[in-house]
Amino acid sequence: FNTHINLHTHQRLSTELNYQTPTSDEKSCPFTSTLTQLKGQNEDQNLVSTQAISPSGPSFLEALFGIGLAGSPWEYMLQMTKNDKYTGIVPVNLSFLGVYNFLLTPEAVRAATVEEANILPRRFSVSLFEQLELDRGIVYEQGERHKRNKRLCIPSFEQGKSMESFVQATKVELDELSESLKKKDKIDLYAEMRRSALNVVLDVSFGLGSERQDKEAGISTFEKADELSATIAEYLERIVALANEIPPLWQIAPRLSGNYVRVTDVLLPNLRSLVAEVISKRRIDTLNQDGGRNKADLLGVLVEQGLDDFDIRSILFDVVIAGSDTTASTTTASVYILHLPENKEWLEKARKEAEETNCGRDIPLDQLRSAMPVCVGIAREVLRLYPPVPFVGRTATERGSLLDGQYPVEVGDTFCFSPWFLGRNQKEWGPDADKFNPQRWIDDSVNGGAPNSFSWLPFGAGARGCLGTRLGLTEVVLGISRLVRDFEFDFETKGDLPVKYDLTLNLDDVMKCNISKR
Ligand code: HEM
Repeated sequence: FNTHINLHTHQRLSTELNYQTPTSDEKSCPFTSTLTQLKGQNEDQNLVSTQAISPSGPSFLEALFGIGLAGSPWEYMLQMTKNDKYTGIVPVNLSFLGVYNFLLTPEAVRAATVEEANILPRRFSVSLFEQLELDRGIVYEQGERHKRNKRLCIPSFEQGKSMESFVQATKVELDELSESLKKKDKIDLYAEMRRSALNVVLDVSFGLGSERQDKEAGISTFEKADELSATIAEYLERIVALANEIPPLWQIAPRLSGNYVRVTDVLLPNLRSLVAEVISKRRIDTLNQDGGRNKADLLGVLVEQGLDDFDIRSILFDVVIAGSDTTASTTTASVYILHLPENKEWLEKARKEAEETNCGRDIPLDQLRSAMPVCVGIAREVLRLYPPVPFVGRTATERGSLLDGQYPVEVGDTFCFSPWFLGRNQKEWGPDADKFNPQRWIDDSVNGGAPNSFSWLPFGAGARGCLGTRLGLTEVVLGISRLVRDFEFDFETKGDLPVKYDLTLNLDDVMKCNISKR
């Protein structure tokens, strides 16, 4: 029992995993700018500094059994705050696993991610990622390199032209998905959505989708595009499997781990050489001004900036890893939840909206939010209750303090917040916090009825917030709309969404369904 808890706790705490997003001006909406992420200031007037800082946390045994019984650190956070037992920032001592300071109020999260982001700039990382050199792009990169890499990518996710082209890639992908699903009657929706989300992010990063379109248009293409996507797809599968190994063979005896051997001996070398070929082709195309048009993908931006192959590969891999399963699980979970009998009314509303807006097909990005309030509300509500990344950590690189000097910070201290906990905290969301109710977002499109914007953080916050917030949310909204308009789903699984977290929310094998065309 103890071993189970230890391994799981350690793994979950330490793989808090990647991604993030919202920004200092999260107050507005995730469809808005992410550029402020790197600036680290916040104008949210609703947040007031808390006075009640708990001086000490639970004992080691209390924390260990608490987490074990609750099922996860984030569920334990909910229990810690019941009856006001703990609040603010609470140190949770897990003995040899380390001390984790739990951020239990939106004010504390804001302090750690925005106000004092300069002393807490590091993402808590696992040695697996270092071992596989997965810490050299954006997600696990630190310091100036992180800033540079992210700064290079942010404009693509902000500026009209490239974001419009990413959204266009999403729409094209949804056309293809819909056509292929019309020929099937039994599917695994999560597997389908993973493939589809991967295609979008491959287009955004390597321009592979546009290569496909180029081919159709008779323009010169990267011939191994299919091989590259298949290799990346397998690589993603294996990384998730590796991170979930119990016991972690990759750490104890790597050569005994089939996943580790496959990744290091076959997949990574293949990927390196395939990616080198894509980059080299793009460099030549750029020099020759070939390709027929100016590519809007990240590869084009990074080549233009003169980055070397290693840096380009590291950044693009991160974007692919961070941007595929997150959107796939959110879209899948949304469709599942809408098909629960108690949510029939929302399914009907989403269908009506989809029919009236042609699934957002011709609506410009900046009007999606107001044109599709129902699907936006559904997406934000699913992200509140089932955030793909349930736990996020920041580690201090400098001494300082949080919350007006009330909580000291030493170098190496780790502070954790949980989008899952924040989204379900009754103190913020009221007695019906657990209820799926998209109406919250129709009534209050900024905060969904919560007192402030730091209660809804599925995309994280501050300088390390998610790069793909706007794209991710847009993909989910368009995906929900398209799927519910075109199909009827009958899931084998019944009742509440079965929730299992590994690196992210994992819906493997529980989303099998019959599908019929509407
Ligand atoms: C529903 C979809 C998504 C969700 C829920 C999500 C969630 C997150 C979260 C929670 C973080 C960590 C935030 C933090 O530490 O404060 C993150 C970081 C990140 N995400 Fe996302 N993400 C999504 C989609 C995407 C997409 C589509 C992309 C790119 C195409 C992307 C790229 C990234 C990157 C590069 C980071 C690391 C940022 C950094 O460390 O500075 N994400 N995401």
